[in-house]
Amino acid sequence: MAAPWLHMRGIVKRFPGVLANDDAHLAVRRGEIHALLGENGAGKSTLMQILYGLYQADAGEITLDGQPLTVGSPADAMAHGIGMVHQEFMLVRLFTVAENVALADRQSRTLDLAAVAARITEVSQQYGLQIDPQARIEQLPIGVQQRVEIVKLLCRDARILILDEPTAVLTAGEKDRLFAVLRRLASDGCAIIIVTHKLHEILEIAERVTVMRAGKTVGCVPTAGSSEAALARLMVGRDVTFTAPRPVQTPGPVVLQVEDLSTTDERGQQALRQAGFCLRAGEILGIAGVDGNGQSELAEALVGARPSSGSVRLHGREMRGLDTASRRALGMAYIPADRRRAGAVMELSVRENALLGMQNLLSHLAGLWRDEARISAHAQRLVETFGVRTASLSFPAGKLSGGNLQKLILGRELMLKPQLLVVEQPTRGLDVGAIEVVWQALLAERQKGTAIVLVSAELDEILTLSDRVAVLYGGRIAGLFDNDGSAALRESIGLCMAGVGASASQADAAANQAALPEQECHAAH
Ligand SMILES: Nc1ncnc2c1ncn2[C@@H]1O[C@H](COP(=O)(O)OP(=O)(O)OP(=O)(O)O)[C@@H](O)[C@H]1O
Repeated sequence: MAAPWLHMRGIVKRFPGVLANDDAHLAVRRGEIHALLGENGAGKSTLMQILYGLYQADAGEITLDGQPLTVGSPADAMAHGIGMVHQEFMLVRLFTVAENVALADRQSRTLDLAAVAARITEVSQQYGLQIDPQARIEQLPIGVQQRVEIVKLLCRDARILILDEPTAVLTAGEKDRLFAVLRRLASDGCAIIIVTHKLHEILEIAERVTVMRAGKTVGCVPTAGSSEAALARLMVGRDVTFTAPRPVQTPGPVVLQVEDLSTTDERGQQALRQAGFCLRAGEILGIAGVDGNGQSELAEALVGARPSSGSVRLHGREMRGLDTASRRALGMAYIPADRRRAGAVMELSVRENALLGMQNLLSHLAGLWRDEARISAHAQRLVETFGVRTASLSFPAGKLSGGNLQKLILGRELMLKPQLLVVEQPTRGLDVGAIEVVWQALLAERQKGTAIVLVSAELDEILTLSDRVAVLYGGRIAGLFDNDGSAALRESIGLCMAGVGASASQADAAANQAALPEQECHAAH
């Protein structure tokens, strides 16, 4: 058996009140794709940030090729060929690819953009990355921006690449292209460490997987012969079902009526075109589509976070002209995709974040926010019900692990007892155990009669939870389907997402069909 190329042993890292790494180990071979798996808050990011020099370990050692390695900073890590692609890309959007690569290499102190461009072309041809050095970042799709991040590292001779949740925002096609690149890098002798919660992707791409639980490494196993169930068990210490039964129930009265809803994106381009649908109490409408087809814009227009034209009625009441706070006070709740920027205030504590947005509410929660003891009890109940792992209620939200922050926001919005919940990517970045909890929570909301608009890039999630599915393509509702759970349905949705068979007139017809019969909508006024 080959000796590890990179070896992290007995790593301990303590933050105030949190033991994030507690005797963590990781051994990676040359030419290997190695996955790092663990529950939300298990300590994966911390371990990777230690390897990349962003944090210093309190104890333990790192060796490279058998030699002790001290990584005091990311520059140190890069000097030893260790690079990291973060979940949020670190690119200047107004700069070209070449300018971004040059900017990353501040050590060189020269600005020969022609030489940088030539190097990008060389590296991208070598690994099949297909990047135009002169392209401006803001014009590139997410999948290509990610390739730029990889090229940035390769141009600086990185040989060990850490990728944090690299497929979270990619389409299926982009994911396949990324995996092809990773395989080429590995066969060229690079080592890839991929941090992900997606078990099927681990089985597809990685040779071995190291599993962490509560800061400790609990195992390192080959993926050959393993299964999603086995990995999940190793990770959470119990069996995970991977599904959530959706009980049959008759939807109640119309809660939401949307007509002719249109809006533009940040660049002023039309992003949502004349969307129309109705939604009843106790019904989940899944919004499917390849990322960037108007899903986020639809969610934001519904909750008043984006200017729009057309009509949104909640229980027959027109929402036009009302801001998000007013809509929340009338029974809407919203879980945005971007948790760190739009979903919570990073500098505030878990306790304060548990109350965010409630200042204006006149409901049963009125007065709560002036009563310290009740605030704490409310926050404590949220943390316990939704399994938010936090050192304390006064812990800053910005220091929670990604998954725990998501659980905090989800719990906060559900505890509002909304009549309409608009939720985007509810399980992005969550471990399989947490996904189960979130799915059950959303189905319990449905059972209570909440109407839910569910935007998700995961078709499995949409098909598990939704009663009906609307597919957005080019900003239009290109199809609306009843979820009968059939394989044929999955195929039809897939085709619709790819724009197959969705002409503008068909899309209009689908949008009309998406609305309930006239009299039912009007009856709800
Ligand atoms: N800068 C920090 N200060 C205090 N605590 C921190 C800090 N960074 C991380 N932690 C804590 O360390 C623990 C491990 O977090 P980490 O982000 O490493 O987990 P993770 O396995 O990457 O989780 P996820 O899958 O949710 O991203 C968590 O309890 C987290 O709140």
